[in-house]
Amino acid sequence: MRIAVVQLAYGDEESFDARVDRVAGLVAEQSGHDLVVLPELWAPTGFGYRRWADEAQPHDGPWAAAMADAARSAGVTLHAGSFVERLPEPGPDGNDLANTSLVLGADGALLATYRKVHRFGFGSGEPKLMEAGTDVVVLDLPDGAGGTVRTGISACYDLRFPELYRRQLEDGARMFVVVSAWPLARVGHWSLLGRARAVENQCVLVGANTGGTHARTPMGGHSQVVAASGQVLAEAPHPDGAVLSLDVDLAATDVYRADFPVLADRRL
Ligand SMILES: O=C(O)CCC(=O)C(=O)O
Repeated sequence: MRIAVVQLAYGDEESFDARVDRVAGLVAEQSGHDLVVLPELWAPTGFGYRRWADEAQPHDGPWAAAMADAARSAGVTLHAGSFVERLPEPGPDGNDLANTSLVLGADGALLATYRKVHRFGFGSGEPKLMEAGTDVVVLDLPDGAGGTVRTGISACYDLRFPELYRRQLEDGARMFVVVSAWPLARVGHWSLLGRARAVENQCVLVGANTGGTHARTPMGGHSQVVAASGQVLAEAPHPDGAVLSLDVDLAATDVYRADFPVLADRRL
């Protein structure tokens, strides 16, 4: 499966619309891949909390339409990262925003919606402004060889909660896609936890992080693709913009699970 991980670097000077245009162009350049992955909240910014309400959009708004067009024109399955969704009505916490990821097919059709379950901010930012997602999302993505790969979807702070990934595994996941705006200050945790989630669940992990500095917060970069064995197949060596492009041997996951069958020894 040919995968492109777009590590997007941005600052505060670029407008929302300019960034959407830039990213649509970057997706178009990834034609020929089976899956293209963008980071978390790349248009409204991961840490620019004050912008979120103004830049929120409905589930089927212009951001979603631009990403569907980008997937269709590149002919790729696109995990479009996430955006600030304006919910039709406030949820149980009284908020009407969510951190929402969309996965789009190569024909632009919506394949999956994931609302971030674990909100980051310790009382400010996401938990103050957003509703928490409640659904574990696992879906079959085309593998580029006529088959599919069962894939679990998550975002950033979720990576600290291994039980989410175990649930995805129990739902048949062989691959995890994690989109992030993870800061440079703790980027070591991002690398370590991504590898741990891959190893403990014997799944490929595709992690797209953010680069650059916005809202006075340097982002960590170091996007990575990790094999089910824990081998790092590709890693952006810095927090700048980068595209990781690689072929991932999905059959290697089955071989590894058969050769080293630890998952069979779980005691539930
Ligand atoms: O857990 C962390 O250290 C960072 C998480 C984060 O930045 C996020 O979820 O947006």
